[in-house]
Amino acid sequence: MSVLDEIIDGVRADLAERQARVSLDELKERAQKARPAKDGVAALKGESVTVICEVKRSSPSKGALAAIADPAGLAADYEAGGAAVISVLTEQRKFGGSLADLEAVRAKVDIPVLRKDFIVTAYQLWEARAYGADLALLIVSALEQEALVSLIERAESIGLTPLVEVHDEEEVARAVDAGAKIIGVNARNLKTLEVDRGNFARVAPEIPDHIVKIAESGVRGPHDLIAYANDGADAVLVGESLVTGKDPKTAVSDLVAAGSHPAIRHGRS
Ligand SMILES: O=P(O)(O)OC[C@@H](O)[C@@H](O)c1c[nH]c2ccccc12
Repeated sequence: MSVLDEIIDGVRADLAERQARVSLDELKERAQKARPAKDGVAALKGESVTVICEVKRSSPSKGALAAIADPAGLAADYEAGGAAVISVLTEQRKFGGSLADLEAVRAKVDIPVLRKDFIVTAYQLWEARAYGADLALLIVSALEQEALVSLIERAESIGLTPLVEVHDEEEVARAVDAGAKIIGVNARNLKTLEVDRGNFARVAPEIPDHIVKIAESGVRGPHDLIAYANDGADAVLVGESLVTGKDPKTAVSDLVAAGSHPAIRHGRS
């Protein structure tokens, strides 16, 4: 069994418990009361390379990264540093996240918030909206094509912007066919957890121009952002280096400054 399969087994078990506690109707009611979702595409695509900053306590590859007693405070630092979007890991077993983290972050910041989880059913999309997310991650390698298509449609119909994650060229084709408007290329292979920063440069040319391109994982600082930008990234998604560093606000503003440098701005729409 791959790491991804193992994670998804746990996600399904936790999901079954929540589904037994909270009915879909209840969730929908709550989602309808949530403030309308913000436009994820508009937040990410601009003249500069934008930065998505992640709230992540632990990961299957590294174990514990940071305790993050105050996820909303961390998100506020990210926002003050110039983040375009906040990513909140809500998976509990391997990443130490929760829907409570999502809710707390949502209440604190004004920029769009991404629910980062292993979404396999529409119930989780309603949860995302009910707890205030504006975007939701859909991982191509975790979904059959039919499920991917229907989750993208469902996400959009309830106002969520789907961020569709791929790892290779074949998955790009599936994401494009399914109607993705934002594609994230993960440098980390979720089946083996290996990180290859060269993956984006190989895979991104397969993504049509009108789709927002995000380079995910492995960004240690401005140098890696610039490399991804030169390979065509519209945005980068950064977790570990921010949660393990001493000064997340300054780290984000250094990334944002690199992303708006005129040398890499050229040619962007
Ligand atoms: O911590 P990093 O290397 O900066 O990576 C962040 C983010 O890309 C990573 O957390 C991630 C990308 N795709 C995912 C899917 C599920 C869980 C986590 C992820």
